[in-house]
Amino acid sequence: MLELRDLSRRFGERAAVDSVSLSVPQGQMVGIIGRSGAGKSTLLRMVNRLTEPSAGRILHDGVDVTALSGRALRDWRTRAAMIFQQFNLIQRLDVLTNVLVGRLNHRPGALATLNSLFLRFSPAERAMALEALARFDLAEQALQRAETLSGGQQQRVAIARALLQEPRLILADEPIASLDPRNARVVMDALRDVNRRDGLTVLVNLHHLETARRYCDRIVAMQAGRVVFDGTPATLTAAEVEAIYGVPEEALESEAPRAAAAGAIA
Ligand SMILES: Nc1ncnc2c1ncn2[C@@H]1O[C@H](COP(=O)(O)OP(=O)(O)OP(=O)(O)O)[C@@H](O)[C@H]1O
Repeated sequence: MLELRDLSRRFGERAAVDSVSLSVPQGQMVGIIGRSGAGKSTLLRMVNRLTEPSAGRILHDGVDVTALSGRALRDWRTRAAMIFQQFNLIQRLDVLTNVLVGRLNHRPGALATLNSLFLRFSPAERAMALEALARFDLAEQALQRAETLSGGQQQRVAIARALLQEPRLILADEPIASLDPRNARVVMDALRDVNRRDGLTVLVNLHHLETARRYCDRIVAMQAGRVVFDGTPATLTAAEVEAIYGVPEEALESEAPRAAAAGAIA
């Protein structure tokens, strides 16, 4: 169980996230929706502690995540794997090595540093990475440079890398915002698959309401940092949608997501 209790983050005078409380049972797929600037990314990044909360608490299976530091915080970040809009692959490295990067946090202290410097991995780790790639139909691309793949393929590599962290949660921040509709579907299918088959909790920020409806067990809508709707897709009525976005649903499709070129850590 992931619990957010009165979680807030201020940037100067502005409350990006304002006293959010949520309980997410293990294995739930939650779509977080809302207009640009509503606080979705800030909320997700706080769960991973990439952004520090200004107030409130995050608990996971009773552990106070907000109090973690050092090795314990690194372990938490391994268990709560992030997926980003821009995939964040190392473009000049091959796909297999990119996936293996997900293992680096599993090594103790000095070994981790040494092995990461030389990117050395055991046969068992390589087998695990190949299996993850095969699962997403990417075995044939294992030895290609990441930069040669399409956006949809790169995002599936990022999901495979996340799986090698052996996480309990996947935090996906606009994972399909840079993809065309077909690739978006393939990536959402992959997220749904790790949610269903591996029992991972998935929190996913989505611009596209229909995608949230189709894939998620639960939809949480944010507005000006606060949760204004929390329920199943079936209970998200037209009136709720209009209140969340300020326009009727039919007008939403023209609200294009941020223009995004597929970039990465080069
Ligand atoms: N590092 C920061 N410094 C200052 N303000 C920030 C920072 N990060 C976010 N904000 C502000 O906090 C608010 C919430 O931003 P956030 O990115 O969480 O929203 P969002 O719902 O994810 O939006 P989008 O869909 O555009 O990504 C916005 O007003 C934003 O400008």
